[in-house]
Amino acid sequence: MAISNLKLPQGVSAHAFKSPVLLAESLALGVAKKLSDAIDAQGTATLVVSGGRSPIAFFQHLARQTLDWSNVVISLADERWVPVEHADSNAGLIKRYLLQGPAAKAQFLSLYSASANLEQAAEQADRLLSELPVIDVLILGMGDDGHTASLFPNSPNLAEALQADGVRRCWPMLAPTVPHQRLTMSRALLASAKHKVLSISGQSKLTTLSTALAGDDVAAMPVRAFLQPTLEIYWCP
Ligand SMILES: O=C1O[C@H](COP(=O)(O)O)[C@@H](O)[C@H](O)[C@H]1O
Repeated sequence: MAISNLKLPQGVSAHAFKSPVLLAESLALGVAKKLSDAIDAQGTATLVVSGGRSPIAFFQHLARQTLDWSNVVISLADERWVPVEHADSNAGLIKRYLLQGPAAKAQFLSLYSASANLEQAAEQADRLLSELPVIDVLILGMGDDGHTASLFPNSPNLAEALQADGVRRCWPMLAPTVPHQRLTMSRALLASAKHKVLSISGQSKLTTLSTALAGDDVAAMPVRAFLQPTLEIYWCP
């Protein structure tokens, strides 16, 4: 299957690259330009990124871009409810690969807190996210089950987290296969981003995307909520 064979909704565009490095370079350049434009226009820029394994090269390339990093706010679309020192922490991933060199001057808003339980951690993150400026750039990933951020099919709270006009910014979620409780930005907050990118790699993700495009049950494949104008899809094998 090739991404050019997928029938994308009007207003959704796709960029295909021959390798993860080429994708990471191009995405980093594009994101840096949008952040720079936002700083020129409004003084600050806000970037929300995803975790997982695939964004590491993108973070490394983005950290090397010349930017007024002290005026950039960075947060996460989702987080595993583990301390930053844990190997599965998305905040830890960002600290190791993105907040390096000049990019360390960016302000990072972490979703994690050592609260008594996941629900209280989500409430705390929800309060913190009230300080998040309008999101200029959002980078989403996607799992093979069609989850994006930590909006997992069959998770408790999914229906509320997927409300298009919901006011709550952060929800507690459960991943079916990965042994960590999650915190996720809500669909409404994620969808409010000015520029949205879905960055995926591998043939299996293309198959998942193709399945998502063929149906409209958002709860079954939450990524469907974002397959709308003006999403840009970045893909490499
Ligand atoms: O668990 C997660 O998985 C998805 C996909 O990760 P990838 O490494 O396969 O690209 C990610 O978008 C999400 O933020 C993360 O928490």
